[in-house]
Amino acid sequence: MQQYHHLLQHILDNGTDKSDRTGTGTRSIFGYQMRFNLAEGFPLVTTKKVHLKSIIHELLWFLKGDTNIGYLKEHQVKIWDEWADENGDLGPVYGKQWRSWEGADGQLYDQVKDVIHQLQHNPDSRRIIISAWNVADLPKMKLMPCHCLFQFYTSAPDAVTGKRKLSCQLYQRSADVFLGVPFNIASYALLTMMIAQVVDMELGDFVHSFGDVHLYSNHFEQAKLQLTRSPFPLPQMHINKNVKDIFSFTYADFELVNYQSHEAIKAPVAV
Ligand SMILES: Nc1nc(=O)c2c([nH]1)NC[C@@H]1CN(c3ccc(C(=O)N[C@@H](CCC(=O)O)C(=O)O)cc3)CN21
Ligand SMILES: O=c1ccn([C@H]2C[C@H](O)[C@@H](COP(=O)(O)O)O2)c(=O)[nH]1
Repeated sequence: MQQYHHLLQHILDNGTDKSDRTGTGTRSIFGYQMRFNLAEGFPLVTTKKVHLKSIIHELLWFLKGDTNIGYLKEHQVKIWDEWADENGDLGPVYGKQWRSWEGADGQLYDQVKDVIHQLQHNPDSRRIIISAWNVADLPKMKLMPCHCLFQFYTSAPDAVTGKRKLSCQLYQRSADVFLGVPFNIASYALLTMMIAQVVDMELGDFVHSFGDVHLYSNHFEQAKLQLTRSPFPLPQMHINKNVKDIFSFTYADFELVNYQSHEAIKAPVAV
């Protein structure tokens, strides 16, 4: 995960200190890109312990189309607590837009289902995109989408196996590099692996593109500590091979093996 360390160091060295919505203050840059070859291992940060359980449950929760934190709470996942209202609702955030984007005529669009269908029937398409940035719904969301648009790409079929490689690129308009980004990398890497299994493709790259990528001022010391640590080899993610429907995965279908990491580093989340 040298790519992640380079990003932390690049922001510390070249970022501009500026104010932000939360009043915390950040050091930020605009525009950056990282690439992870998913065949080389699962891109989970190793220089601090990352809580993968929260990441998997959050992803399954998006895929269910859920926007209430009830499911997360049942599984002791607290990462969305600060933004929910008294009923646990977040408004029409990711899950709603991914699974039931509502058109002006009231028609609902299941973008995840459509992407799987396109990958199966038109894998060379340059239109295989999921967007969470629903302009009409933004005012109703408790937090506007940060990871707002992602696109899939498939290589030409391999001459021997006949299989394509699946890649995914995410555009993240705003990124909390210390707390959010390790979660976002792992989440999209996992989603790409799940979709590759469902459409019977090999693993390509996860490309992570950023708009405003920032280090909160109360994370500087944690980031510097993390940069003193050396990364371990990447772990592997084993996924239950029998699952062939993107909506049928459960927590028990994932097993992370050989995850060697340094100890966790605590940091306050900016609300
Ligand atoms: N400022 C901010 N940063 C984010 O990364 C973020 C938001 N807000 N709002 C919405 C979601 C929630 N996400 C979060 C929120 C908290 C953690 C967090 O506190 N992580 C801790 C422990 C997590 C755990 O134990 O599950 C960490 O050390 O990674 C991570 C991602 C990502 N998003
Ligand atoms: O998945 C996520 C969700 C949120 N973030 C961060 C990025 C920003 O620090 C805040 C959102 O604040 P805005 O003012 O709406 O940009 O949350 C993240 O990194 N990853």
